[in-house]
Amino acid sequence: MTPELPNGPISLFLDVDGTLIDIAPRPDAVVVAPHLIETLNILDRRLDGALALVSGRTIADLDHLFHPLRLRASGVHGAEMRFDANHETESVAGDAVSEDIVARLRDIAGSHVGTLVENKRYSVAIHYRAAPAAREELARELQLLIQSEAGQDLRILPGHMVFELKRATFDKGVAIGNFLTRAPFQGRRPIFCGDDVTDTPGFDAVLAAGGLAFSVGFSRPGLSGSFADPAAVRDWLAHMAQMEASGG
Ligand SMILES: O=P(O)(O)OC[C@H]1O[C@H](O[C@H]2O[C@H](CO)[C@@H](O)[C@H](O)[C@H]2O)[C@H](O)[C@@H](O)[C@@H]1O
Repeated sequence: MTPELPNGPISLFLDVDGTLIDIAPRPDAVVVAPHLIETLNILDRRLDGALALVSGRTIADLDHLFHPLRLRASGVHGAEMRFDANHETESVAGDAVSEDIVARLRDIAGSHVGTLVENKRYSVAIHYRAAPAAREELARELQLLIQSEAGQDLRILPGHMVFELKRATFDKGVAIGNFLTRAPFQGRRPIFCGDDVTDTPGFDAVLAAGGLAFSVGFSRPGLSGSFADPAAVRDWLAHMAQMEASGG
């Protein structure tokens, strides 16, 4: 699918894993092609900066992956915000997940060979891509963990072969809503592309703002359309950037 762009000014919100880049066996095994970085750089300039990465990764991780490009971004499912690429990352999430919870999650991971813990301060993830059979048991153990720490008000956020523990006060929809009230996003029609259940609040936010929501790898009634895979998203973005480069 190659979506037609609406008339008038737009803004772009882009999920990262499974949308811009292909899923890899481990979080640190992803590949970001140089031409994707160049495409995003061109589009960021074309949109006067109204382009943001909206990811479950930390913004520091995004900067590392997309180096030398530094974009407006939201990280850790909305817990981190960077409203200007030249500014520092702000936390909007309150307290970090406690060290005790992280330690208990590491204990759980220790009893499931192949699982991997990723501590992102405002969320802690347990990846089971290399241990898919552990899914149900992990879900049960995580449920017991958050019930035993009810005061921390944590939720389980499922993603692609991963469970994350985070608070309910932030998500990608809140993050996009925060961007939309500020320059250079304000007054532009937002477009969000995402591939995961964790992107649902983002889809809802742009649709509520009169924008367009595109899924990747699946289709769902109510969304504006879908891309087959991240390569199709990259081709679409490259096409837009090419139009700019040729003055189209
Ligand atoms: O919101 P996103 O930008 O899509 O980030 C979601 C999570 O992405 C990463 O994990 C996922 O991608 C890994 C690399 O392809 C894969 O190995 C893993 O199974 C996926 O869950 C990242 O590690 C997480 O922190 C993000 O929340």
